[in-house]
Amino acid sequence: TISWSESAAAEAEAIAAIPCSGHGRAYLDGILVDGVPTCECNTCYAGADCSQLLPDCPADADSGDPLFLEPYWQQHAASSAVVFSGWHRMSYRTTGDYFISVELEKHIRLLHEAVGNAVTDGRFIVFGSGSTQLLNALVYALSPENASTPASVVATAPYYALYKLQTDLFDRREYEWKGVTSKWVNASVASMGNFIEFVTSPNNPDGRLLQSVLGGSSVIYDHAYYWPHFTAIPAPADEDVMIFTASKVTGHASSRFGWAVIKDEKVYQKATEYMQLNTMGVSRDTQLRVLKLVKVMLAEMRGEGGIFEFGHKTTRERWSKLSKVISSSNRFSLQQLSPLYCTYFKKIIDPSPAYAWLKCEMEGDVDCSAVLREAGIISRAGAVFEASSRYARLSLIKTQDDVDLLLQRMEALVSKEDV
Ligand SMILES: C=C(NCc1c(COP(=O)(O)O)cnc(C)c1O)C(=O)O
Repeated sequence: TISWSESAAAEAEAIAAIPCSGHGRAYLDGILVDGVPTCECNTCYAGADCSQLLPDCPADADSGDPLFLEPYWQQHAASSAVVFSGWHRMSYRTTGDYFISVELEKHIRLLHEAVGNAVTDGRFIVFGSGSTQLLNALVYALSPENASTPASVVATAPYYALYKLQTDLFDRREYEWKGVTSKWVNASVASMGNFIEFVTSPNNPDGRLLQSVLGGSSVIYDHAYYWPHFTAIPAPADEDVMIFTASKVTGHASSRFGWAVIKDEKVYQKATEYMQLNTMGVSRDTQLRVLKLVKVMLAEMRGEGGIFEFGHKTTRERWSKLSKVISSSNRFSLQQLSPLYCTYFKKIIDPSPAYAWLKCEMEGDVDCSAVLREAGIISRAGAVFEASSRYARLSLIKTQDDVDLLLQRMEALVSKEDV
């Protein structure tokens, strides 16, 4: 029988039952109005119960806020809930060394094995508060100690802006941002020194499966999107340094949980040292929560309750709807992605990228995100990715409301071309 957890469970269920008209949700720690957490509405929806659609409100397709998976977890409420006691893991200690949960590490390895998207045998695993924290941990770990010149950190455009922003923010003693790979691809090996190359595969913003351009010794493969939600899995990733994040596989961006799979023990030890000195590991509350989520994914794997079946169906539908709208346009074009055999689904699957990488083709449309903003669509400008401003990124992984509004605005914009 349950006793002390009963009121916690009752409170959680009562808040979860607040409907918010299906255009929002209430959280236990939501802002209280008359003692009740308010509904937190999807963009363009307002009112105490999120029932009002604001007229002329722009569709917000800017961030990769992964709420496309929220319905999945609502459909798995019982198996994915976690109640933890007021005294859960007060100690700094964890079951494993270096502030790692043994069970969570084990289940992450089981997840990669079940999905077949990464080799983890014989590799070390480091947790981070979001993969964001691991990006700099690994730049630090791959930077040479007391070298005469700092390591040069690079990426191929278009690239995820955080790589540059973080590298520029932290102390550059051992590393500094040295721009895009195209500047260096023909440099003489001698002048190369120590390069650390970020490779995002599938890429953010355009969804392409990429390999290292410089072929140097230190490459950080960011596989945030290397899951069947967003791409076919042609083979398990098998690189020296690979990064993953719960944000994009379970959709729990706010739990702040990422992990790195590292082949070289010295690199692992330096990344671990960074995590110890930076935050003394990842919140144990988060580790418990993510363990529960991974257990659900494994239990439901490949069944009709499978998260990848749900996720891929969602992203695939969104991509094909947007592609259909853009296919009738002369003004806009989308990135070309081809169907590919997927070892997870065991068949060839059509593209289902997290983001649309839209190009404005008309001579005068030099600022694509401005053209879209004019039509009531908020996008992420191409320049943010060090790409031409003729491009703009549209997020396809937010709520269904967000994508419906985006599609409506895009259809209206394209249909105006005919007149
Ligand atoms: C949310 C977005 N990006 C998250 C992201 C991250 C950060 O994920 P976190 O684990 O949530 O910190 C890391 N790597 C890549 C390639 C990413 O795209 C975005 O681009 O809008």
